[in-house]
Amino acid sequence: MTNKIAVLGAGSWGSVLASVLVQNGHKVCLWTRHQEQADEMNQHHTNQHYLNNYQYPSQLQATTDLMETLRQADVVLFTVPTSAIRSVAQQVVPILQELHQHPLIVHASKGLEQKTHLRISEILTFVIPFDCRSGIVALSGPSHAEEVAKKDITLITAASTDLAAAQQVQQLFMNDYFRVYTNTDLIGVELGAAFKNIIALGAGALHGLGYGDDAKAALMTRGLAEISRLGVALGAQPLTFIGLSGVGDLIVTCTSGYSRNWRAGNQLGQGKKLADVVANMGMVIEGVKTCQSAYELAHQQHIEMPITEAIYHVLYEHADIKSEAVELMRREGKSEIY
Ligand SMILES: NC(=O)C1=CN([C@@H]2O[C@H](COP(=O)(O)OP(=O)(O)OC[C@H]3O[C@@H](n4cnc5c(N)ncnc54)[C@H](OP(=O)(O)O)[C@@H]3O)[C@@H](O)[C@H]2O)C=CC1
Ligand SMILES: O=C(CO)COP(=O)(O)O
Repeated sequence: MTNKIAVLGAGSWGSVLASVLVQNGHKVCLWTRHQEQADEMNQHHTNQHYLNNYQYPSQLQATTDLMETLRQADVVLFTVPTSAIRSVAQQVVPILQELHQHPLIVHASKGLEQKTHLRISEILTFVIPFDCRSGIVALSGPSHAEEVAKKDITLITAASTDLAAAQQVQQLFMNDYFRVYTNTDLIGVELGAAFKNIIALGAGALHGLGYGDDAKAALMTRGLAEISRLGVALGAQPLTFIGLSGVGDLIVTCTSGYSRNWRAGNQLGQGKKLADVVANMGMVIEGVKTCQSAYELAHQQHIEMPITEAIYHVLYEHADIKSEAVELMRREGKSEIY
């Protein structure tokens, strides 16, 4: 069955997910806030700032007109950074009300709202009234836009408290190179996706400092332990953290040169300043803001998160990155499982 899908956010992930949906036979409209970017996509089928040398399917149409994007959409897919989810949802609501539509709402972003610490599905639930939507689904897992664009094999998860909604999203995206599982632990999937970016910053930093594979494996393992601890305290199912949106996404983000979080950490480890790293990336580095949210949540929940704390000190308190790594090693001896 062909659906009309509105994709909101024409960065690397939004434009590539839009391509997958076009390749699956759906009618897709990609929303951007730049006319030049829409023209580039419509005339040349490229999006050079976000994905060099990739040719998008010619059927993929982009526009700056949000009402046209949303008109007759069965599904609305949010792919803007976490910090923009609320404002974009607020722009969507009056249009859905005017059009009398209540599409399925999906998001593929990874983070927590700053200050409120809300998960993305929670923001969408609060901002989009019940009569303007059907289910809310998070699409998440180990997936770099650069590899999905090449039709490399990718497995991810569609998570919702409403299994039928998750299954609908599974059917929309599934094909020979993009396999989608369902999960009803929405909290665990969204928290795993958000928190792994913090650990990826740390993995990149270790690399930048010159540490080897043992150190990186240690960081990923103990990183997974602490993000699962916080996730479970916030209502996640422990098993979700050993799934695609947990350890799966942690592995890919902590080991891939495509990861913006890993690359940012690497540059910090090499001695670059955070402001310069952020300014030069030209794409979102979600882990920087998520680290602050996780740090605050860990304190509220009395959860020990030494790696997150160390990264927070580096990002927000100008701590010396090498000294923070040494301090982690000097912590008192512990039992591995507690
Ligand atoms: N890239 C990837 O491989 C993956 C990314 N993700 C997640 O997807 C989300 C988006 O990431 P990604 O596409 O990589 O990010 P990018 O930085 O590549 O692109 C972000 C896009 O969102 C747009 N945007 C930002 N703020 C607003 C706003 N206020 N209103 C409208 N549009 C806005 C940007 O527009 P503009 O050009 O105008 O700034 C840009 O088109 C993140 O949460 C990320 O963690 C998840 C899996 C894979
Ligand atoms: O979430 C991602 C891969 O699953 C993308 O990670 P980065 O945002 O670090 O590039």
